Amino acid sequence: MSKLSLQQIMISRFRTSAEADSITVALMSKLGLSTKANVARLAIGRSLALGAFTDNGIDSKGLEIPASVLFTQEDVKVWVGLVVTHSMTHGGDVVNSMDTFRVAVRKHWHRGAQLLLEDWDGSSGNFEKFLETLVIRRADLPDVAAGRVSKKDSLVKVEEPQNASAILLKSLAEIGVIAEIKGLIHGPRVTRYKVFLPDINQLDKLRKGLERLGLALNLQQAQPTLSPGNEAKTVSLDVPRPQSTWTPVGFAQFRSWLAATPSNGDQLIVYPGVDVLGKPYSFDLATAPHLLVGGTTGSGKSNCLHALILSLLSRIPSTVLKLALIDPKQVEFSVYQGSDYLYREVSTDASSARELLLELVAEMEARYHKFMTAGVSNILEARRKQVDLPYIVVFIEEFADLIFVDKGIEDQIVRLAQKARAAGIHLVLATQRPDAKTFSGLIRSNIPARIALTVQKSTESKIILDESGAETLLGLGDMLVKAKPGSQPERSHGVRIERADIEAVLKENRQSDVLHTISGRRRTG
Ligand SMILES: Nc1ncnc2c1ncn2[C@@H]1O[C@H](COP(=O)(O)OP(=O)(O)OP(=O)(O)O)[C@@H](O)[C@H]1O
Repeated sequence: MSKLSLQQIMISRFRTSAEADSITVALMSKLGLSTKANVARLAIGRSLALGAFTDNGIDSKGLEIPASVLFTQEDVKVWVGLVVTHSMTHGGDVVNSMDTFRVAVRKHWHRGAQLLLEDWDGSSGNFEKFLETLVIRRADLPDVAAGRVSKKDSLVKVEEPQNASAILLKSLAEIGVIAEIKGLIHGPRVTRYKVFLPDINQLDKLRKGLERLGLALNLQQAQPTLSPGNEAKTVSLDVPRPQSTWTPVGFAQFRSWLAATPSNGDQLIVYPGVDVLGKPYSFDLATAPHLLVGGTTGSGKSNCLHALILSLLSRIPSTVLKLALIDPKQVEFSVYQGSDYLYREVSTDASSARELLLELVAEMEARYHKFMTAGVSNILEARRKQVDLPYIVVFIEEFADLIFVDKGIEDQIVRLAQKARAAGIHLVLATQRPDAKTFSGLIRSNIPARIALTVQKSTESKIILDESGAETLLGLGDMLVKAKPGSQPERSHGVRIERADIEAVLKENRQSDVLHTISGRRRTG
């Protein structure tokens, strides 16, 4: 058994089963492809998108083709990576040598060729329809390749749609619910099943049995969740998947949301991430109008605050928006130091935080005075009458720590929370200690919007959201968002923001400011 080496691979030869070999030859002419290698690559790719092999007993009697026509020097690494990852993700035979790699290629080629032939026959020999079938099939499949493989669950299988539905039906039966699965969609972290309940009286049983269903599905701390379906007698059941199958929500998604969301100066639209199906999820902080972000340490609060900040300063110019940043952790907001968006320097201790909050209270009072003079009652009307006032969004990291050190800070936060909305000043408070003491009474009743990241206990979830649920979240930016009081919490998976992403946005801002200044000078000069 030789070691797996790219050089060795490129000088070796590969074959599939006798059956798949003849399918490959047949597909060459059907699909109008000039070599067997072309069909083989398509077949291997088709199989790599699927889960574990169920049929191991295949022969190796197909005719050999040289690796140099199957792979190229440039892409052989990718093929090896995909084959090895597939075996790790789906608990298949370990691929770590030339022999095991050859066997894996043979099996993928064999399975893929059979499926391609089925796809072709199902398309009645029409090439356009065949392509369409491939695209639709891809959309139905779990996004394995995009997920990260963690050691812990690298052996967890991602089930194909039929298997996944069968497993769910079995688990539903275990909790006494008879249902039909009408379809499923894989979101970035959960799979949404369309569940049909022939007897609607079973709904109650399902609702009450969610914890047991989670147990039957081996979801550990996580739990399936239920929401109304869009057809009679159907519900949507969201079942979390293992981390190895997650699709990351990265800065590219943030950029596409940005491109699709035109700016409106009088809205403070923020984008924490995507919904469970992967669509952009955003809300208007101006109408929220103040927000609490709570979650245990490492749940993704700071990352979430950065996503909110970047949403604002990517869309709104610094003449219309100012940020007041308070960061007792000292490291989170330092990246914004020196930005034109800052209302004042970033406050990093209790005494400067208190000063800043006092200044903001004074600013709020001064704004109300200006409103009276201008005959308006809020910032929106004032701005329409050309009263030049920027919105101010105050972000406070670990506000519980600050209140603990200086009780006076709580009073200023309460004053702002009670009155600052109409003045165009909004608060975003973050805490890793959501307890009744620090988020109580007046602060609580005046901060209506809430984001709960993962918490340890359901009591903490109740403090943040007024209901349980956040204790079953998946961590790493998984969140429940209540953008309006009284509304149902909506689940969102946070966009991952790296420091380099923040620096890139700040740099772009500086460049566009320079361009504005230059074009302004040209116009006036
Ligand atoms: N949306 C996300 N997607 C993927 N990973 C994330 C996401 N949000 C956070 N993480 C990961 O979790 C780690 C902790 O995130 P973050 O520092 O934002 O948590 P936190 O709740 O502020 O923690 P602490 O309270 O200890 O400061 C990050 O280093 C990052 O690796």
